[in-house]
Amino acid sequence: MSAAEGPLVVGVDTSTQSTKALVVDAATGEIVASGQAPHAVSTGAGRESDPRRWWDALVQALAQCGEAAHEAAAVSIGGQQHGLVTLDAQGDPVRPALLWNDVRSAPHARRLVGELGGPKAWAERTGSVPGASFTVTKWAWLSEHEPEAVRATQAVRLPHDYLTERLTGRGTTDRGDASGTGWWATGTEAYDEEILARVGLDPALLPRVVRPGEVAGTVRDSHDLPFSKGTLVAPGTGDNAAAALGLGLRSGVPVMSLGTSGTVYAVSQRRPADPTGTVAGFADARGDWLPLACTLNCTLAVDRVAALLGLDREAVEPGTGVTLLPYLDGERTPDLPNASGLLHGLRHDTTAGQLLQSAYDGAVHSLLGALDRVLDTDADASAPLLLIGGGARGRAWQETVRRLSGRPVQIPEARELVALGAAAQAAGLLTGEDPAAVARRWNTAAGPVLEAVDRDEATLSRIAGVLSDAAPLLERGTDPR
Ligand SMILES: Nc1ncnc2c1ncn2[C@@H]1O[C@H](COP(=O)(O)OP(=O)(O)O)[C@@H](O)[C@H]1O
Ligand SMILES: O=C(CO)[C@@H](O)[C@H](O)COP(=O)(O)O
Repeated sequence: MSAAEGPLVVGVDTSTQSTKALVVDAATGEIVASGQAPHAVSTGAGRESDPRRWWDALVQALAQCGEAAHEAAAVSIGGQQHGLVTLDAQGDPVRPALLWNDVRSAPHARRLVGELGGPKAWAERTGSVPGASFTVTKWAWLSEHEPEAVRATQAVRLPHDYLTERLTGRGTTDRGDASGTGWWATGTEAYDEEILARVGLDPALLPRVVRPGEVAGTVRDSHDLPFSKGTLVAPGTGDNAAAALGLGLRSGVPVMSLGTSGTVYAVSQRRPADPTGTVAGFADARGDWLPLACTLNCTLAVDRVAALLGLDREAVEPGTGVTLLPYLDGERTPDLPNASGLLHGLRHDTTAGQLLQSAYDGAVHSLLGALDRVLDTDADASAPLLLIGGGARGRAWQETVRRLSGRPVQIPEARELVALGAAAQAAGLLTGEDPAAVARRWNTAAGPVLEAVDRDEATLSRIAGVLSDAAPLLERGTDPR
């Protein structure tokens, strides 16, 4: 038996690159055990991943947690948003999942926006103007390119739904992740039947949206997992909504997450509807809203530039006018799905370290450009920016965000905030508490604050200028993707 004060709960983060599991003491927030296992994502034009490997990774991650996982009284799964999981009548994947960073459905996104009233109408209806990341556009792509896969599909799920259903045997999702599909209406908080009819998706194939605080189900048998039959399973949610829970986030406090994706977001009581499409008007996992902007190129793009230069990721030198737009995977913010990376301002005396710094600057510029749109107009402009995700551990990332934002930057010591948020949701199920209040009790956001420095306006406006001048090149793309 563990020496925990309270019941143990398990929180899972099944993200793009790996699945991470934490066993947490619900009374104190102490992490009793943890595990992590990778999964593969295809490279090239599409980004696909086999959902069965996410399950294998979950089993491995939980096995690494040892005995503690056997004592869990409740479990919850947070996962990468938007991915299209198509299942047959047996619950097996019809094909690999199409992930959030697969840009092949960009033409379908444009077509759908035009067909259903334009950007403003979509934003008012679903909270977002769907780009290639949104599930609805992926379903449209699949219908055009693989009609046989669509015909074989008997259930449509998001990544966290898929794993939750394998635990409980019930098809469920939650409002946070449903709001990233493009077929969930934020005004009515229900599936939008007109949008579904437009893309030929039968609503009967979709999971039930469970309410915040509701039990999604119980573990139906122990499978190859450490859980006992009957262990409570919480609704789970998308990874950004889970991290918001994990931080115990209050309205108006900005977060920047630096991982496979880069995101900026805040909790709001107002239902978002940004007609420019920069901000996705997601629901959070509690009953509020989570306006969010997301980039496709963040830590992986900067690490790739460091590798090309043969440098350690921390070997940056102050920049001198070099601009690198690191859009290696196309980009979502700004909306340039066909773009590739672009370098401007190279001179004989430019050093490799300066080039690397310009990649950090380019990645952070995209996120900061969206931050003001994410925050309500009455948000406190001097509130520290909470910096999370794998990149938040890096000194070069921290200093770049500090210099380009002009804000104080707080770096929570807790590392796995998505999994912690899922754990807080599971704990809330046991105690009846609001999961965000659970996380605040656990003090998960605590960490050092870097004081604000003057914002580096010269760098921001140089990058904005190159971006604007290069727009036709970036829109055109370089290769037949
Ligand atoms: N100490 C570090 N300094 C800078 N970057 C880091 C550090 N540790 C991990 N990373 C970056 O974090 C990324 C993974 O972040 P994470 O938030 O775990 O990813 P995901 O978005 O897939 O959940 C890796 O791509 C790596 O580049
Ligand atoms: O698409 C989005 C948000 O809209 C991404 O944030 C995904 O949810 C993937 O997250 P990570 O794997 O980077 O955590």
